[in-house]
Amino acid sequence: MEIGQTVSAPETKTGRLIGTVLRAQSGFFWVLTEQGLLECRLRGRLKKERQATDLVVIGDQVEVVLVGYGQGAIEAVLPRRSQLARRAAGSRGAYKEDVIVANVDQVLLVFACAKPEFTPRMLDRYLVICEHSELPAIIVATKIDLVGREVAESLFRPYEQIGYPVVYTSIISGEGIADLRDRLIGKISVVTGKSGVGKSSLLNAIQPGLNLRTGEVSERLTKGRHTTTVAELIPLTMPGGGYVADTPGIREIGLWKLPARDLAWCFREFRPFLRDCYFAGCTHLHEPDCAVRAAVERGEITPERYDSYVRLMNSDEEG
Ligand SMILES: Nc1nc2c(ncn2[C@@H]2O[C@H](COP(=O)(O)OP(=O)(O)OP(=O)(O)O)[C@@H](O)[C@H]2O)c(=O)[nH]1
Ligand SMILES: [Zn+2]
Repeated sequence: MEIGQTVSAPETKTGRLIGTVLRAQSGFFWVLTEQGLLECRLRGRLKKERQATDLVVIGDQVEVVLVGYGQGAIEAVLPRRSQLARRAAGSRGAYKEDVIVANVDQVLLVFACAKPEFTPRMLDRYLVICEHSELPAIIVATKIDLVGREVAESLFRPYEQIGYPVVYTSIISGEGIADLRDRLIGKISVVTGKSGVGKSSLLNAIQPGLNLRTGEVSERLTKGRHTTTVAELIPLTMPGGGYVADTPGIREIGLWKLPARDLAWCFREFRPFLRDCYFAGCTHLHEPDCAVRAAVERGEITPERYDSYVRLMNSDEEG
């Protein structure tokens, strides 16, 4: 059923509907159900039961009861399959999790081959966030027309070799667009990448009019104020559907400091070696008989990836 279509009053007797939360703002939720898009509020009981920070977020599957024309009340939230969360400083120095999107199926990490220059360090940071959140990552290499396929592949081959899917795209030649479109079908995808890499161009090529306005919105709102970016799921109109999350995505998550054991695990090609270090608590920085460093020496882990690990271990970044 089309979005925006509302429900007629007699159907309010049919009971509960299951829907997907597309937008959450100031206590109102837009829920897409098989009976159309409903504007919903939360039942008071639900507010008491759940933590304030992640009461209901975009991507959540919810049970809704119709309460009027195009209006509903959220009665329950179904268990989440996955989530993308930001770790924020909570009370008494503890961390609390701020869920940004629920039921994320995959994260598209968009990087240009050139203009702006490819930054593997940043890709590695994003991959750590995906691994830590246990979300599948798809690397999207854009603007391959600027450097040619061969150079593009040489930039991203190390990532393919450690098992990440890479989609090579150009909106000029049209390469990779159909492949990417297929990968979005029926899924909730978070799209992230720094300004200018070609996210909007790409999404527009996939579905005309599909645009992430996050950059524009936050820019407009941040002038002298606090950002109140509205996160939103944008439905795909192609057969099979799917959603693209229009959120600050993982750009704003930053990277909290992870203990060595967790960080090393987030570098997926390190995993086969992690039990073979001499010291159980090896940080893989300077201990003798370190299996990770031995793997770097043998060329089984690239020096660049290892360097990213070292930088993240040594960074003081918190929260
Ligand atoms: N040559 C070439 N240029 C591209 C390609 N894709 C995007 N561009 C150009 O790159 C510039 C930035 O593209 P956008 O789609 O606006 O990038 P964005 O990632 O959405 O940027 P923000 O909205 O700032 O986050 C534009 O001038 C595009 O025309 C491509 O495949 N090849
Ligand atoms: Zn080690």
